Amino acid sequence: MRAMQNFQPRHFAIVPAAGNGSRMAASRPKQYLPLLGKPLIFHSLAVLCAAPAIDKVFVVLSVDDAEWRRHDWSSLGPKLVPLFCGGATRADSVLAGLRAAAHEVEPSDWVLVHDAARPCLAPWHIEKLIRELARDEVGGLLAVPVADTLKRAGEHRQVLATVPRENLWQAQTPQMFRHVMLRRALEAATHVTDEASAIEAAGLHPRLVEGDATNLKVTYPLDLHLAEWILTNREG
Ligand SMILES: Nc1ccn([C@@H]2O[C@H](COP(=O)(O)OP(=O)(O)OP(=O)(O)O)[C@@H](O)[C@H]2O)c(=O)n1
Ligand SMILES: C[C@](O)(CO)[C@H](O)COP(=O)(O)O
Repeated sequence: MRAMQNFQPRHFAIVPAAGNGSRMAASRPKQYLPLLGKPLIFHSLAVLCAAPAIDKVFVVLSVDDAEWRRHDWSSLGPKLVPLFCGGATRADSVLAGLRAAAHEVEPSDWVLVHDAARPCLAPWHIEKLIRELARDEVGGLLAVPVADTLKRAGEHRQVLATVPRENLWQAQTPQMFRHVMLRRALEAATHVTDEASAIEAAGLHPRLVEGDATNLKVTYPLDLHLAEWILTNREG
């Protein structure tokens, strides 16, 4: 427990990295695929560990992860904490990470959950998220407004309807919530694919913080090439 005079909420990162990347169909989980000479996960871990606002970075690995130890993470410094406690789903992994980190994190501290599969996270994404949510009672997430015309498909891939895109956003990560609020929401939630959905299911309204398309999730093989291009051509 911290002394009352220091009672400013801190920021921690939780990086779920216990998936097996089935849609990538590669020979190993996508978080370990090579990207510019490093494991894919290295890139976002480096940005999170270098962020002055973030105290620690908890990486949630699968219980039987054999690959983490084969790489050298020492350049990322002492903020990095691997936790071998991943679960069957992304939500299970995040919840396991929140529980494992609970001895270091105060209930009102902020937790930024970031997919290991989003290697193009930039310092300005983190800074904007933290700045815009600093006084928010609920928290929120990076997201981008939907740019394309949207179609709802039927069973045989025929268009059933054009869905109005006004007010539709694509969720990204990091998603930032208070530790206690997120833990309770995930404990109560079923079948959620992101933290914000769990918070919504609790009746709350996370704030959308506009990010950009460079913070893509590597899901299919083409995404790996896009990520490489983004990291190679990024300025600053
Ligand atoms: N049981 C799981 C499943 C997913 N993740 C993590 O959640 C993030 C986003 O999930 P996704 O892109 O769906 O990754 P995978 O589950 O690995 O991929 P796929 O769905 O194609 O199998 C990834 O960083 C992944 O490692 C996790 O920690 N634990
Ligand atoms: C959290 C997330 O990245 C938001 O876009 C996404 O929901 C997780 O990926 P998944 O493929 O749905 O597991």
